[in-house]
Amino acid sequence: MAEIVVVRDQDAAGELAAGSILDLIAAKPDAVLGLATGSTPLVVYRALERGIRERGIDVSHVRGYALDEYVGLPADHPESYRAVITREVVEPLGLTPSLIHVPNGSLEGIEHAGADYEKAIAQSGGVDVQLLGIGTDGHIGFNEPGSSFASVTRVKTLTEQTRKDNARFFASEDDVPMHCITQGLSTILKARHLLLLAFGEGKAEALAGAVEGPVSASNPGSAVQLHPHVTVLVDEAAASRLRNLDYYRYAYANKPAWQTL
Ligand SMILES: O=P(O)(O)OC[C@H]1O[C@](O)(CO)[C@@H](O)[C@@H]1O
Repeated sequence: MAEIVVVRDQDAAGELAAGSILDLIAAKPDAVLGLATGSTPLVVYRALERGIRERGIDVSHVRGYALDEYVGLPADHPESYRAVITREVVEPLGLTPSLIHVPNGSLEGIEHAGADYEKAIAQSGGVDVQLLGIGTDGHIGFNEPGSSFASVTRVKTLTEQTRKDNARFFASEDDVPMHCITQGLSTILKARHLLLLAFGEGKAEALAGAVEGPVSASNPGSAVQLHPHVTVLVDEAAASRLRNLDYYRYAYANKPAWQTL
């Protein structure tokens, strides 16, 4: 089931996503979260922070696996995804640092870092809910166009578009690493629930391609069409190119009361 929910604004998306994640943690205290970086999921982390406090939920047993990491950035670089996950997720939410994993992007051991990560995810019993953003070029995780639907965690080369998009986090575009290590599309599709978020006009085309376009490796986000349980949370601007938008609104407005996200 893919459910597309058009929300008022980013905060509303954050609240909906966090509510679903907190219900999961309340039922399964050692739930496995799939964590995303970039700007998009930040509203979810802020809403989780508030929800944990308000509902008094114990998150000390929650486990987590990040989607991706830059290759070759020192782990203590402020823009390494290890640093971002620590700063934006682990510390504010009060998660247990040793239970939160990020692919190892250091050059030493990079040949087996992907296989090690896959093994760790499998041994945890798999990801319960995977947060996803989408790149303007259609990437999920850092699976750039052309990524195999059978791909697992491995090293990829970032597109020029992604390096341009992410230059805002660095001093210049040249400082954005050329390579990354990312969960593959097959890894992502194994998560039990996908929560894909997209905001703003700049994401409208990528989102429409992912949700309604042909399923193609040229458009990695379209892999979500192969998953049985996907929730897409979008604002009006990101939803603006969806052809079946009226139906999505109608279906959400008439959603059976017993059905959760
Ligand atoms: O959310 P942004 O910063 O627009 O980036 C798009 C997506 O690309 C990634 O950063 C790749 O890791 C996603 O996690 C992210 O949500």
